[in-house]
Amino acid sequence: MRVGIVGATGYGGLELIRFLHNHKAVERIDLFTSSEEGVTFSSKFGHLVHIADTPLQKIDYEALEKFDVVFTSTPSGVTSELLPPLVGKGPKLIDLSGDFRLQDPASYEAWYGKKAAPLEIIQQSVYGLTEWNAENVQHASLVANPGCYPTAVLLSLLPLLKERLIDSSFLVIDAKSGISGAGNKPSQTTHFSEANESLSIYKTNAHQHIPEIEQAISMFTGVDTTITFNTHLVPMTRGILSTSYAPVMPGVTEEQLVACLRSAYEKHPFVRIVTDANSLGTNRVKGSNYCDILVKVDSRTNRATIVGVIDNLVKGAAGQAIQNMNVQLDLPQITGLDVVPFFI
Ligand SMILES: NC(=O)C1=CN([C@@H]2O[C@H](COP(=O)(O)OP(=O)(O)OC[C@H]3O[C@@H](n4cnc5c(N)ncnc54)[C@H](OP(=O)(O)O)[C@@H]3O)[C@@H](O)[C@H]2O)C=CC1
Ligand SMILES: CC(=O)N[C@@H](CCC(=O)OP(=O)(O)O)C(=O)O
Repeated sequence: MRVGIVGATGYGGLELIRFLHNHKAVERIDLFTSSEEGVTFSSKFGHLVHIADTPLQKIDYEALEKFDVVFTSTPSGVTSELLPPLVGKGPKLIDLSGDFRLQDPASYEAWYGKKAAPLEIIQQSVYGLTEWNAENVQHASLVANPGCYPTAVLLSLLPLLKERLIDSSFLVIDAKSGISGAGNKPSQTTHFSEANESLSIYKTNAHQHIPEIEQAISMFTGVDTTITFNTHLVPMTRGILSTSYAPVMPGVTEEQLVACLRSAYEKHPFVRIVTDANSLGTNRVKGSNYCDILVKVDSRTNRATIVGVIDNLVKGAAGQAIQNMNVQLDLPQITGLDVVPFFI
């Protein structure tokens, strides 16, 4: 099978290469660029000299049409224009950006501040939160891979909301990310000397993942709600940890919440329910496609603390994208993704 990667030089693209290289169904990977046509990939990324000694190619519709699968890992606002002519043309399209996640174009334009993709193409896209939408992903010609924060938040909350075990009307989500979440383009806030030894909040009450999380809660649980969601930058490279707080429904115990999560993810190899907080942390999932989840009830306040942990570049991006490709190809979801976390 031939795979094309647009945005191969970015962090998401590099992680796609790392996993697809070991994928048994992938025979060849072609790498595309908008800015460095002809440059030998390994001259930029020496650690891949043995596998990617090929020139970067110009993005070209006719070339992309011939692939079995095309991954796009580009900034928002790129694929809303690039992909529409390719939808339904042959390759399975898996987009890592936010361009096709929101079903309402006006919402995309409000939160991303960019022009939305055409409505008829948005309507054909399938939201690729694999554990919750595999049946639709299987037949999708365009998969909108979820955002990194929504992956951690949704996987940890959806089972509890679906079973009405927590109160959806008061959801407060406090999330933290490593700096690779911001991509490879340097900026003032991600500059080492400003981010190191500091913890900061950003996009306060205005993060573009708020409508994505609300939309998915409604889609998968039937609950319409608004959330308080805030994001923080942590001076580390990889990882997301989201901590959500919600009142527990009357009479519901911590054991019931744990049992609900275990039952929801019994058959899902990448979700692990953890009961000891000491076993939880971004280093426990680093480099892997796992999402670890912990739930505890504070009996004084009768509120639940629900934690989701992922590697933003793997389960939050490239890993989940390949998991979706596996579903589309009818392969076991772990194909090419069966790796142990780095830990240290
Ligand atoms: N980093 C993360 O943790 C996550 C990122 N995402 C999303 O995935 C996408 C990629 O993220 P990430 O890899 O971190 O971003 P990067 O900034 O690291 O990489 C983006 C790549 O896109 C390419 N690109 C830039 N402009 C254009 C353009 N106009 N047309 C085509 N290609 C372009 C660039 O390569 P070149 O110049 O060679 O074309 C660049 O290497 C983003 O939409 C991001 O929001 C989603 C989940 C998690
Ligand atoms: C640390 C950091 O800056 N993270 C990014 C993650 C963005 C992302 O992946 O968002 P879309 O795919 O929705 O564009 C952010 O918070 O905006």
